[in-house]
Amino acid sequence: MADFQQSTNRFLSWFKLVGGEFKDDLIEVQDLRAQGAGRGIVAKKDIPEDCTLLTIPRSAIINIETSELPKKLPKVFEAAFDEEDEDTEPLDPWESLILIMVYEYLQGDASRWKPYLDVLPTTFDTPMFWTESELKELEVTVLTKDKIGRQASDDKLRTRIVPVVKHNPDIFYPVGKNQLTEDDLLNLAHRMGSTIMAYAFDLENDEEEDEADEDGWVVDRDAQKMLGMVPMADILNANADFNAHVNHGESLEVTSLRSDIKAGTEILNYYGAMPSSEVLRRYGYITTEYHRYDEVEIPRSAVAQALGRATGLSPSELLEMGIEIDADKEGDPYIIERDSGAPNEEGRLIEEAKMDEFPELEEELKLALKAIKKHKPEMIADNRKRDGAVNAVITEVVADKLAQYPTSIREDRAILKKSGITNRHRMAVEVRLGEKVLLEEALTMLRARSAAVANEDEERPAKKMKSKAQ
Ligand SMILES: C[S@@+](CC[C@H](N)C(=O)[O-])C[C@H]1O[C@@H](n2cnc3c(N)ncnc32)[C@H](O)[C@@H]1O
Repeated sequence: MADFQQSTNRFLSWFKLVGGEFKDDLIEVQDLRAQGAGRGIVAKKDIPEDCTLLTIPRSAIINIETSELPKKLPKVFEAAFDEEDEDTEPLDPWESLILIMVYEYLQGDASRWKPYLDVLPTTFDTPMFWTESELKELEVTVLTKDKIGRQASDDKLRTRIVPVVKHNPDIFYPVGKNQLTEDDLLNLAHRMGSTIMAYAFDLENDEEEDEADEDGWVVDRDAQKMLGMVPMADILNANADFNAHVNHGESLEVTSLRSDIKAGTEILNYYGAMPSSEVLRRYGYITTEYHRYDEVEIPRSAVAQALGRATGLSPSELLEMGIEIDADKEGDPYIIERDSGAPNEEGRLIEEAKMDEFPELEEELKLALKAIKKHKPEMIADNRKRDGAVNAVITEVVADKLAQYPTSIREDRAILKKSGITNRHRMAVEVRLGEKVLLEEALTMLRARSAAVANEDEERPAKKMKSKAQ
């Protein structure tokens, strides 16, 4: 506890020393570990709207421009920008920053960011670090092993980061410091990669306008965005409903977005509109508010098979009719999601998240049925029949998906009520429960649609008779 507070104090003093502004009268860094949120920034007083709470000079950021490493290993870093050098695959911004963070960490007291590095995490709750049995709880969810990417990340770090450190010991290790084993180095690279994933910012240029380069081409601003670690801005926790914003100007400024931030309220940043599964994958936590953005993936093959069953057509017959739903086996799956709206300018979520359509899936199924009608007009007499078939196919794939999860909604809710459940287990259950709740909402909506069509069918003859009688 004392150590934790001391590290916070050292970090805060260092931050001010390097030119950062921290409005001590309005905010403080608090220990939020009891809520599972590490450090966070909390209002000490009521805060007005549009009030600057923190200012971070760009020189305090860790990135390719401020670290000494790129100057010491220009060849390694220049390749990142020299696309004509065909021998070396350029380091991407991610790899560059991992290498820089490994370097700064290995410098120990000699790094000018030491007090900042001391408050960065050493362990993570992102699924990248989960055991096999913990991962099993995520079965059937969008968080597949491929998506979590432990293997791909191991391969990348082993081939792209570890060799650079091994070949340049004089640069990476201060005099008298023992070199790390290959496994320790890989673990350190993973740790830095995960820190960057959860903490780094995409830095926008501070120039207002795009600038033409010497050939007169306008430089793409997006390409100029650089990844960087921004001390103190990254002590802010975040939620889908947030109350502060980071402005990228000559320096970076954190400002309040609302007029009603009361003393004791946590200052929250915005990491983006993401499903809870993605928040877990990148940041290792979950809040209720992210569930509105939850998503479920339906493989194209499942849709093609359901269409085959609904129409009695074989995969080859469908292909002959030019229907290629599953032609690209690696094709992106269909996404089931709500219409969630965006947070307003105060960071509030005011719109209700509604499940009311499946835009891509419906459109492609309608096109497929149009193609089928061309070849077999008797199968799809009119648009009502076509819409009925679309509804039936979507209902089938959604219900099938729901049946694949090893536990039911009820069982998951019961698990969440148990005491003693680990944080990782709880998060896995929340992710899979969020997906199932979404699928249930989709089924309810599809049933309501079918019922509306059936009602119309029933009313039609009556209406006709009524108009005849008149
Ligand atoms: C940019 S850091 C924020 C500072 C962090 N709490 C710390 O102590 O260093 C992002 C990490 O903070 C945690 N975090 C952010 N927002 C959170 C929230 N609303 N609830 C719980 N943890 C949160 C997660 O561990 C996430 O990976």
